[in-house]
Amino acid sequence: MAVARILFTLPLPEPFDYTVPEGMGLEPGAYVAAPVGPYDRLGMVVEVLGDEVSSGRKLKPVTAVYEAPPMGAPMREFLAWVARYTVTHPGQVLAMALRARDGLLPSPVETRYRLTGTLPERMTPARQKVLDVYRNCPEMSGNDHLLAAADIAAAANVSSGVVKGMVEAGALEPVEIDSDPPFAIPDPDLPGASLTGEQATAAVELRAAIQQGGFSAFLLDGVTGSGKTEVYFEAIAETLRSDPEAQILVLLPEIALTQAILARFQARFGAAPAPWHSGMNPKDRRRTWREAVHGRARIVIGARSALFLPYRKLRLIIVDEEHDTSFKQEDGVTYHARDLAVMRAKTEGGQVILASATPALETAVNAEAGRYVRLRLSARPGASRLPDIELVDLRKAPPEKGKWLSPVLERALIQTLANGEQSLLFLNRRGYAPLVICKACGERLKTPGTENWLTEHRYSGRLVCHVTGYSIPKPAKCPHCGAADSLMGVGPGVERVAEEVRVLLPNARIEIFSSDTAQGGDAVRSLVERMEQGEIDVMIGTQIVAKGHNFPNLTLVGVVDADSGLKGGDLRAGERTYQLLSQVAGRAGRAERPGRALVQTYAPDNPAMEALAANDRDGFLQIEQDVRAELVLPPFGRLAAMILSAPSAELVDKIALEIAAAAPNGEGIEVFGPAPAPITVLRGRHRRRFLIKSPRIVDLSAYMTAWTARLKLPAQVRISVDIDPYSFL
Ligand SMILES: Nc1ncnc2c1ncn2[C@@H]1O[C@H](COP(=O)(O)OP(=O)(O)OP(=O)(O)O)[C@@H](O)[C@H]1O
Ligand SMILES: [Zn+2]
Repeated sequence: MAVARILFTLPLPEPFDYTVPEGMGLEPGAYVAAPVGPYDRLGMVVEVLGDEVSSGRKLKPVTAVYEAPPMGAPMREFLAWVARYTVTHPGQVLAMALRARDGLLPSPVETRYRLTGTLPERMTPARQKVLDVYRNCPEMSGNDHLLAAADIAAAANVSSGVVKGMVEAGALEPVEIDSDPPFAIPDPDLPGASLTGEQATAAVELRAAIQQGGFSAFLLDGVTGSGKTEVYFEAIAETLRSDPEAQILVLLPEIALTQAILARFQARFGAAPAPWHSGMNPKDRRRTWREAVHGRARIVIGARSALFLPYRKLRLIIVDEEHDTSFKQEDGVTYHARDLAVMRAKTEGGQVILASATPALETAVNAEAGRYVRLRLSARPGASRLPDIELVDLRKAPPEKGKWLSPVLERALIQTLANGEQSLLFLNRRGYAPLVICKACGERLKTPGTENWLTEHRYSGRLVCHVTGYSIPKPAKCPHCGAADSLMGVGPGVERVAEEVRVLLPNARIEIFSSDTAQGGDAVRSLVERMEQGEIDVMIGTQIVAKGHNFPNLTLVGVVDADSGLKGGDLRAGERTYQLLSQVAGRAGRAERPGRALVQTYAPDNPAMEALAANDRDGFLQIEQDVRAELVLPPFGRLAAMILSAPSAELVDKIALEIAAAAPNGEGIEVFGPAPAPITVLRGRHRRRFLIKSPRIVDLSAYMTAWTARLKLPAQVRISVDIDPYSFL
C-alpha cells in the first residue's frame, strides 16, 4: 500500500507515515485526518511514497481526506522556508495556514422562508403581522425576501409557532441557503481615477511586469497622499484581467482596515474584497478562508496573518505602509510580513508591490541595489499639497508651567477651529501621565518586582503598567511612606493634553483616540468614521492615528512631544521617529485646503528632526544607512535574539550560563549576553536575553537551529528565538 507522509498542526519536528487505504486518491498538499495517539488530527500530506516504504512497518491508515483543493507546491515550499528561517517546527507554521479549519468543509446551510403567494385559509391577527413584515420591510428582504424564522418572529412580535403554522398552511415555504455565500466578483474594467503623469508612468510599468509574468518586486515610493492606492488599483485590475483565476492579496496594518478603504475597493471594482483581520468572528473567518482556498475570493485584504492563507493562485501581493512595524509578529512564530511577502511572491512566481511614503531602510537599500524596482510619486494630485512641517523649538518657546502646548501651537489650534477645520494632536503616550511619584518621599510607583513605571489613567481611575498589564486602583495613600494625597502624575499623556485643550477650546468637540478609548476593530472604525465625517474638531491620539487615514478637513497636525521616540537604545529609534512623524504630518491637507504640521521638540538639531523640517527623507536615510553599514547592523549584517524565561531568577541565571556554554562556534558570529531582558519580569517569569550578531553572508537561522538543538532544558524553562528582532524586549 502507498504511504503518505503527513505533517500535523502540532509542534512536532517531523511528519509521520500512514498507509493510504485502497481507493483514497491522495496527492501532496491534500488535507487529511489521521490518528495521532487516541485522536484523529488534522494534517497535510507532504509526500506520497510507494509500497516499498510500508513493507515490514506497522503503519496506521489515513482516516479521511477533505474535499478542499490541496495546498499548492509553492505554498508548501513557502511554509517550509518560513519554518527554517524562523527556527520553528514546520507543524506550527502549518497551523498558521489552517487558522479557520472548518473552512475545509462545505458551507453549512441555513433555512430561510419566502412567501408562496398563497394566503392561509384561516387568517389571524398574528398571521397578518407576519405577512406585514414581508410587505412593509423591504430593507429586511435583502436576500430576495428570504427571512430566517427567528427574524420573522422578532419583527412581527409573534411566537415561532405562528411561523411554523404558516409553513404548514402553505403561506411560507422553506429554502436552504449557504451560510457563507461566495464574495461578489470584482470587475477590473470599471473606471478608476484619471491618473496624473507620474501615476500613469508607474501604472504602465506595473502592467508590463504583470503581462510578462514571473517574479518581480516593486517599491511604490510616493509621498503621503500621492495616490499610491490609485496606482496599485491599476496593478490589481491588470492581474484580474490577466487570468480569470488570479488572486490578489493586499496587506495593511490592522488599524488601517477601516470601512473607508473597503469602500474604495468597492467603488473601484464594484465588489467588496474578502477581509481578514483579528476582529472577525469565526463565521466570517471560515468564509474568507474557504473562498481563498477554492480560489473564489479574488481580492483579499487583510492584516499580516492573511499572508498565511492557502490561496489557490496568488499572483500579486501588495504591502501597503510597508514600513509599518505592525507587520512584525512578535508572539509565537515571530516573522516580518513584508519580508515574507517578498519570499511568498518569489515562490509563487508573482509580483509584489511595497508601498510607502517612508520606506524602511531595508527596503530602500534593496531598491538601491536594484533588487526592487522603484516607482516614484513625488507630488499629490490636483490642488492638494504636502503639508509644511515646522519645528517648534521648545527651548525658545516653551509652554506655560503645567501645560504641554506651546503658544505657537495654541494659536494654530484656535485659528483652525475658527476656520471650521480639524486638528490632530499626536502624542505617543496613553493615559494621563506616564509616571506617578510621591511628593512626600519621592518614590516612583512601579509594577512590583520590575522596573516598569505605572501610568496614571484618569478615566478609569487606575494605575496601569503598559508592559505587563498589571493594574491597580489609584491608591489614596503612598504605598511607600503612607502619606495621604501625595501621589502626583508627571509628564503628559493623551488624557492630560485633552484636558488642556478643553480649557483652551471650550466649544470644540474633542476626542481621544488610543487603544484605551477605542478597544477593538469596531470602536476604531467608528471613531475614524466620525472624524472623516467632520463630527470631531480636535482629535488627540497615539500612534493609532498615524496610519493611512484620509481626513479631508484635517489641516493642522500638532506633534506634542517629538523627542519621546528618540530615547532608549533601539537600533531603529531615529528611523521610526522620522517615519512616524512624517506619516502623522501627512494626515494634514489631503484635500483642497493646505495643511501644516507643528512639531514640538527640544532637539531641533537631531538629524531626524532636521530632515523632517527640510523634507529630506533620502538624506536622512543615507545618514542612517552609513551608520548601520559601519556597525554591520541590519540590513548590512544579521541579528537574532534569544529570550529565555523561568519562574525564578536563580533558575534562569543557571540555565543562561549553560546555554551560553552550548553556543556553537561560528565564523564572524558574536554572542552578547546573557543579560537581563529589558522587560526583566513578565507575568511572573524572569527573563534573560542573548543578542547574536553576524555578517550578512552567515546563515544565522541555521546557526540558531544548531544551537537550540543542543539544549536540554527543564520543563519550566522556555526559550524563543526572534530572527531580525524589531523590539528589543
Ligand atoms: N489621479 C487622481 N485624480 C483624482 N484624485 C486622486 C488621484 N490620485 C489620488 N487621488 C485622491 O487623492 C487622495 C490620496 O490618494 P491615495 O489615498 O491613493 O494616496 P496614498 O499615496 O495611498 O496616501 P497615503 O500615503 O497617505 O496612504 C485620495 O482621496 C484619492 O482619491
Ligand atoms: Zn511616599
